Amino acid sequence: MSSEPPHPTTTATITAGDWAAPAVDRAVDAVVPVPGSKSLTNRFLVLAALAQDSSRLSRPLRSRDSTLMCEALQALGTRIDSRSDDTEWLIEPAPLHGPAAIDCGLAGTVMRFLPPVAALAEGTVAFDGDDGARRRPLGPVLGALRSLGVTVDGDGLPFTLTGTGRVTGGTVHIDASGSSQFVSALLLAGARYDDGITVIHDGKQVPSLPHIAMTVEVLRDAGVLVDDSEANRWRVEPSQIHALDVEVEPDLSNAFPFLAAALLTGGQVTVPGWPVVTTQAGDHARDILQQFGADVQLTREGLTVRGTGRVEAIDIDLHEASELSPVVAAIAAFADGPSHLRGIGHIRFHETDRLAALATELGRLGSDVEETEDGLVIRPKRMRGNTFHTYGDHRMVMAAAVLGLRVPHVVVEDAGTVAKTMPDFTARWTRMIGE
Ligand SMILES: O=C(O)C1=C[C@@H](OP(=O)(O)O)[C@@H](O)[C@H](O)C1
Ligand SMILES: C=C(OP(=O)(O)O)C(=O)O
Repeated sequence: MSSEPPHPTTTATITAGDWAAPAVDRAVDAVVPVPGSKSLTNRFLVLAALAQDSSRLSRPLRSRDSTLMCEALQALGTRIDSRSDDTEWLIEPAPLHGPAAIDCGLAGTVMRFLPPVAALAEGTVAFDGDDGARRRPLGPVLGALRSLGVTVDGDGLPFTLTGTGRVTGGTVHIDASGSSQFVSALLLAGARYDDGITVIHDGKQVPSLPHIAMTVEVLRDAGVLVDDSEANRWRVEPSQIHALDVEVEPDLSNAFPFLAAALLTGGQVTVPGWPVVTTQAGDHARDILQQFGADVQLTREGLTVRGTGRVEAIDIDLHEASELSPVVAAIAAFADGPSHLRGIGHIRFHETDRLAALATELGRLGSDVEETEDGLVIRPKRMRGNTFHTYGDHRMVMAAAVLGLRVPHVVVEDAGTVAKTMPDFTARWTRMIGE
C-alpha cells in the first residue's frame, strides 16, 4: 500500500440491504476460486433446450440470470434437473410450447436470447422483466423475427410473441451497434429455423465481439455449421444441435474485481482454473491489469496477479470487453494520472446507464469523472467514504468493493443486487480479505 495520510471520511448511514465494503491496510494474499461463466451457462442452456437429446452441464453458474433462464426454458417445456449439490444440471429437451410467461429480470441474455427460441414454440409467450429491463433495447431482435414472419406485438419489454412451432428463417438485416446480444440471439436459435439464418449488421461498430465469437464457438461445438468469415455477416446452416456434455469455465469477468484487489493493495491473488484459450471477454482482464502496472502470470495453478500498490493511468478502448468497465473505472480512480475509457457508449443501456452511474457515484466519493460521448475520463482525487448507489447493477457492487478497499467507509446500497451473476460475491470478498 502507498503511505498516504488517512482518508477523510464521511459517515454514511447503513440500512438493511447495505454492505459496508471492507477497507484493508495490508497486502491481500489469496486464492479465489470463482463460479461458472454467466455467458457460457446461459448459451449452453439455450442450446441444450434446442438440442436433439439430453445434455449435461457441469459447474454451471447458479445466479439470478441463470435461474431465470432455467425457469423460462422450463415454462416452454424443457426439463431441467439439478444434481450433485447443484454442480451438475441435466437438460432434457421437449417440443416447445406456450402459453407461457417469461420473467427476464434484468438479464440481457434472457431478454435477447429467448424471443428467437420462443418463436419456435407453438402458442403465445408473454415476456416481461424488471423496470430496468424495459429500457434495455430489444427492437432489432424483435424486428428481425417479425421480418421472418413471427407475430410479435411490441419493440421492447413487455411484449407477446405468438409462434406456430416453426420459423422459415432466411436473411435478416439488423443494427447491432447497441448490443452484440442481438446477433448472438438470432444465431443461437437459427440452426433450428427451416432455412437457417443469415444475420447482416448495418450500422456503427458492434460491441463485445468476443461474445459473438463465443456464440459461434458453442454452436460449432454442438455440430452446427457457422460461417463468420466476413465482417458483420454471420450464416448459420439449418441443422440438428448435438447434445452437450460440457464443463463451464469460471466467469473471468466476475474474477476481475478479486484480481484488482491484488493490484490495489500490492498483494497477490490467484484465480484457479483460468482457461488458456477462451472466448470470454473477461480474459481481457489480463491485459488491462498489466496496463495498470500489475505483474500477471498465467500458469497451471491459474491466473496470478501481483501488485506494487502503484496504479498507472491508462487510455483504453473497452468496446470488446465493455462488461469490465465499472471495475476498470474503480481501479482508474486510484491511478497516478487521468485515465480515458473509450468505445463504451452502449453501456448507457446495460443494467443501468453505467456511464452516468459511475460518474455520479465515483463523484460522490470525491473523484473527478467526466462522461464523454463514448466513455469516461477519470481524474483521480482524494476520496472519502460515502454511500455508493448500485442501480440494480451487479457490476456497480463489484466496483464499489474495489473502491472500498482503499477508501474507508464506503457503504454499498442494495449489495444483494450482485446476485444477478454472483450471489456470494460479498462472502467471497470478505473471505479473500481475511485470508
Ligand atoms: O452475450 C453475452 O453473454 C454478453 C454480451 C455483452 O453484451 P453487450 O454486447 O450488450 O455489451 C456483455 O456486455 C454481456 O455482459 C454479456
Ligand atoms: C451487461 C451485462 O449483463 P447482461 O447479460 O444483462 O447484458 C453484464 O453482466 O455486465
